[in-house]
Formats: sequence, C-alpha cells, structure tokens
Amino acid sequence: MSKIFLTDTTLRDGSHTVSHQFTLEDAAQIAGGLEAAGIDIIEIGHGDGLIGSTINYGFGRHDDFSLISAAASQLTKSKLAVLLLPGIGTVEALKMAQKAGAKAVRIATHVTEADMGEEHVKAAKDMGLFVVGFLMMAHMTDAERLTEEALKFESYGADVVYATDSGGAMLPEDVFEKISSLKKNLKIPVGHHAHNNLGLAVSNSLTAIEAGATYIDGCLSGLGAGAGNTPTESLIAVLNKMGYEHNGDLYKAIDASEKILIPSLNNKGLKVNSQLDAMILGYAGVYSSFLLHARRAGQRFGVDVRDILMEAGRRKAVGGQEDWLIEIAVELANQKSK
Ligand SMILES: C[C@H](O)CC(=O)C(=O)O
Ligand SMILES: [Mn+2]
Repeated sequence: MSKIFLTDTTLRDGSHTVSHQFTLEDAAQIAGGLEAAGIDIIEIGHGDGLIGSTINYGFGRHDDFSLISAAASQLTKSKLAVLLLPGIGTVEALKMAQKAGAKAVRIATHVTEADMGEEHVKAAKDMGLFVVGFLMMAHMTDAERLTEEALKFESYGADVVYATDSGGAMLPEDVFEKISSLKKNLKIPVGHHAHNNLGLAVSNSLTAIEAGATYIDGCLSGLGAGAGNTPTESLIAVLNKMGYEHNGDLYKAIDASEKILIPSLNNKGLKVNSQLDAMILGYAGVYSSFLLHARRAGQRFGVDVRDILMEAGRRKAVGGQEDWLIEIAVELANQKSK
C-alpha cells in the first residue's frame, strides 16, 4: 500500500464557510495545530485563491500575504500552499506569496482548461515551488478528457495532479474510473479533493485511494464550501483502521478541531457543536449509546473520553456493560495520578 499524503485546506476551502473572515490569529493557531497533527500540506488564503478578495467573490478580512506570513511563522515541517486560479491570481502575486512563506501552489483550472495554467505552472516550477495541477469540476467531463488535461499539467512540470470534485457531485464509481485512468496514464502522483454534498466525501476519498490516488484533501471538522470537504480527522481515523502509512496524528487533529477551530467558529457566530468524540466509537468499535456514559465518566474522573472509549474497544465491551466505562475511567485516573 502506498503512503498517503494529507493536504488540509481548512484555512482556504474552509475560508468560504466563514466568508473569508479568518483572523491572523486563526491562521497562526490553526496552522500550528495542523502541523502538530502531522499534515503534509496546509493550504491557506482566500477561498477563491490568491487575490480572490474582490467584490465578486467577497472581500477577505486580511490579504493573502498577511495570512500566509502568520501561518508560516508557526511552521517548520508542513508545506504551506496557496491556491491560484489563472485569471484571478497572477505570477506576481505568487512571488509575493512565496516571499511571505508559501512553499507550494495549486494551480486550479476548469477541468477542460488545463492550458490556462501553463504559464503559472512553469513560473512556479522556476521559482522552486511544489506544484499541483488542480482540475476543478471533474464530474463535468469523462475520464478520457480528464486524463488528456492532466497530461497537459504533467507536461508543464506539475508535481501532482488532482481530480477535484468541486460540486461534490461524483459517485464512487465515477471517482474510481477517473482516478484509475489518471493513475494508469500519468507518471506523477494523483490526488483527490472531495466535497460532502452527497454525503460521500470520506468514501469517495477512500475510493480514490483504492484507485491509486496518494494525495488526499481534508478540512478540520469537514469545514469547506457547500456541505464541506472530507473531515481530516475522519480520514486519518479510517486510514489508521485500514493500515495505510501517513504522517497524520488522530488525537492531535481532533485537538486542532476542538480546541482551536471550533472555538474560533463559535466566536464568529457559527454555532458548531463538536461531536468528534463520537468518531472514536467507530474507530474503537464501541456501542454508539456508550458516548454519553463515557463523556460523563470522563468529566467525573478528569480523564479523556477518547481514552475511555479506546480502552472499552480494547476490552470488547458490548451493550449492558456501561458500568465498565466508570471502571475504566477510575483506572485511567489512577494511572494518571501515579
Ligand atoms: C475555488 C474553489 O473553491 C476551489 C476548490 O476548492 C474546488 O473547486 O473545489
Ligand atoms: Mn473545494
């Protein structure tokens, strides 16, 4: 099984969700949380990419370069990326983004218009950036045409090419056919960016991996335009369960969501209730109705609900054994105090 590289776009696709109002503090803190969670590539900027802050797309609270600098100040390992839509973003803007700390760029074109990105890909490669060709609205053409367009990006020098499901409109069979065709015909790695509009983001991401994609996008708590992107935390949990190699850290990704992103969203008036501990039920294989019992036991004995559920999973607890959760919490609290 090939290693999977994680791109998190909370600070770019997620920016649509907050009408591009992330603060510099959000940028720094979320980027720091994502780096701690082992994310390989962190995308940042206006939701519509570099220089997207316009009357047409909506003005951002900060310009892209300030956001990039704020995030870059927190990073030593993760690559900071920007999105560039030719016709909106320019090579000049990309140079400024690089100065501010960007190390990678995703050149985004409509799925049948890769040639719009030729100049930008070549310029970005000359600048020494890691370059991704990002073919948007991939559901709107067939596998053959998508592959022709992807081959163009490869010929311009892109390091990776994506089939981007901008409308969240692709069914698993469509993802499989398109990614398989890219994988078969390209020499460079293939990626997938899913939207959850049909509730298929995680399963389409897995289908893409099954078909050979090794670069997969997510957002913390599944933030992102429309119904959001693949939740980064769920992706990591599922990859762990399936035994894929990757650099992500599940607990740290959950922490970045719960301790950094969600409070910031709530402060902006977007009422988000975190249910990420519920994901651990599926991760550990624990009866779903145990969640509230585990939360209460965690609070009562001052231990992490995730650790209680993980241990309940290890002990193969089943319905009727709710009392085990208290027992486990007491044991964990005792271990902690030693
Ligand atoms: C400009 C879009 O938001 C890029 C993207 O994430 C997509 O097409 O999906
Ligand atoms: Mn998107």
